[in-house]
Amino acid sequence: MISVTSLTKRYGAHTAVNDVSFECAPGTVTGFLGPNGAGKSTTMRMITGLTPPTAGASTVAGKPYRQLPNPSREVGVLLDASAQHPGRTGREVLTLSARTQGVDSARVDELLSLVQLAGPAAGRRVRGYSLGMRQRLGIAHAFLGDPRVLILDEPANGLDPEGIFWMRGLLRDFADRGGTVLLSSHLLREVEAVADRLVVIGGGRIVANGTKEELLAAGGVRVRALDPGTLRTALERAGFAVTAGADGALSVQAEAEQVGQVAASISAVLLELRPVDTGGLEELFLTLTAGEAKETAR
Ligand SMILES: Nc1ncnc2c1ncn2[C@@H]1O[C@H](COP(=O)(O)OP(=O)(O)OP(=O)(O)O)[C@@H](O)[C@H]1O
Repeated sequence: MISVTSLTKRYGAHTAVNDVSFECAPGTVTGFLGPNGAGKSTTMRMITGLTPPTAGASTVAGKPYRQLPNPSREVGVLLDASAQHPGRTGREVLTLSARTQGVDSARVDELLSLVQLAGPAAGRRVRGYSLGMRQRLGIAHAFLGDPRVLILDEPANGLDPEGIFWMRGLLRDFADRGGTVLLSSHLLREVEAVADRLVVIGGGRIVANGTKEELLAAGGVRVRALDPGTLRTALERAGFAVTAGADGALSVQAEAEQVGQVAASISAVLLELRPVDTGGLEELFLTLTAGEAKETAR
């Protein structure tokens, strides 16, 4: 379980993270999405105790990260794949961490195989690794202590399509066995296929939080009626927000069933009733985060 409550980080006059709250439950993968500079890394650094928050708090497995007795046994973290010592081999990086964490060194080879770095790759120095190989090593490092929670910042960076597919399977399996995953990305496509929930951040603020279906449903429904004026009045009387389009269609913040019931109660003839066409999640994501970026640029 990860719990984030009103986390805020200011650097001088600049607010990098602004009153951010969300939860990640065991058994789920949460995609933490936002464009460059949105505040994803800063939020993850605060959760993992690397950056002190200006305000707010967070807990992992019920405790602030810094109060966990042996954090790497509870939480696997990958924040910056380039941070590994360039002069050490992949095997040395994992072996040294295994010793520090009190993990059986047999697990090192197990993990090198898991991330497909076994064989000659394990004996090469990290400075000669591609970004994708560094990410794989970083993922192995995060798994080393057999944690129940994973916090991964842009782990797909540098991975090829096959690598991204592999990583999705790994994280899905981890969550299906009861693990909690928080996974950041600036690309919706990278996380959409594996995430159960999406937390979207733009300009340091949460702009959407929910399942993919909930996010799409937030767009409301589009309804066309033979007599749009009468239907609009009835919908507004029922307490729904209605916007009229140029083509006579109404956009309503409601479920299709609720609109259908209001229409039936006044015997309205409907010509069309469907979810607002948001152009899918990609467009919704761009719209949500673009609005916030503009606000912060002002
Ligand atoms: N140490 C720092 N000092 C000053 N400003 C910072 C610092 N760290 C981050 N920022 C600013 O905070 C904002 C959020 O940065 P952050 O790295 O958290 O974004 P991000 O969503 O992870 O973006 P990216 O995908 O580009 O890594 C940016 O405007 C960044 O310039």
